[in-house]
Amino acid sequence: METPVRSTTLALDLGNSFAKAAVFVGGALAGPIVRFEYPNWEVADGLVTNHGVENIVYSSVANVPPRELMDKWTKAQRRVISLQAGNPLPFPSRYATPETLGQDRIAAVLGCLASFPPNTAPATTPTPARDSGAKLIVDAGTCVTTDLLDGTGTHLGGNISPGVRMRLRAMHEFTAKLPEPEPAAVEGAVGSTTVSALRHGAQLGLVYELEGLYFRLLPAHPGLELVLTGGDGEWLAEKLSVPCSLRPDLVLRGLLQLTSIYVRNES
Ligand SMILES: Nc1ncnc2c1ncn2[C@@H]1O[C@H](COP(=O)(O)OP(=O)(O)O)[C@@H](O)[C@H]1O
Ligand SMILES: CC(C)(COP(=O)(O)O)[C@@H](O)C(=O)NCCC(=O)O
Ligand SMILES: [K+]
Repeated sequence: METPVRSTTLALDLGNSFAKAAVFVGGALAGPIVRFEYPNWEVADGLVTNHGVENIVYSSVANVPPRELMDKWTKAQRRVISLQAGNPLPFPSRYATPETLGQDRIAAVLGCLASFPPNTAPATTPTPARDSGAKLIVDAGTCVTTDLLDGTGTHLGGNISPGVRMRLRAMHEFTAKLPEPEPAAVEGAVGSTTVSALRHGAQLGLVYELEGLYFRLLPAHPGLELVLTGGDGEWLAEKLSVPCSLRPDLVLRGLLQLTSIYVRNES
């Protein structure tokens, strides 16, 4: 993987519900991950000014930063970097429509490859006894995306599934009588009220879906581990009973990798 550029970079992950922003100095986070709603772009602009940011890199599946803001940054000699549709993916992938793979998913794969470098050394024992080093990225936001990386770092594909709020809202919208509860802590295996039944179905349903996918993939990918990110990553990490690590900065770190690739290609 790339060595992060020795400069100050603002990474912006523009999702369907929220924007997430973080400043990196070299390869290290210079502060917390900041979550903001649209169109509060002044939050991002404030980070750029306060940290003397040199590079701004973003992925977007929703709103791009407004043209005026990008013009302002460019005029102030800041480098603005984004993924361009139609460019080859920056990793090997079997996705048959790479041109429509979400930019957040591309960045998450880059972040995963940087956080868990693939083992390209030849196998010393025959598979499948060996830990394959495979990772299943789970980005639990508006939608839940999964992306499977084998031990060599090849992206094998993944799934798109409704996020927790979308599940709860859909049951409210598509029925006459169901309420729309807020997501909350769920205990036990079955609900005992309408609200807890909805939460169990929506929230634990997602847990079981991910555990089911893990066990479905495990025989072909021994040692598989889930790598969780996104707004619902934290409680999922607590509930899941399969191997997983929580990486809230996965997409942002992937964007930092993209900056390194871009800067290297520029020079
Ligand atoms: N403080 C919070 N405010 C709003 N949503 C939150 C918060 N913490 C967790 N969530 C959950 O995070 C989800 C959004 O996650 P996020 O990764 O930001 O989505 P996206 O990338 O699609 O914008 C919401 O659907 C909600 O379930
Ligand atoms: C699936 C998504 C909507 C997820 O976005 P999010 O839930 O993070 O806002 C986004 O990754 C997207 O628009 N993907 C394009 C389709 C694809 O990845 O194949
Ligand atoms: K997502």
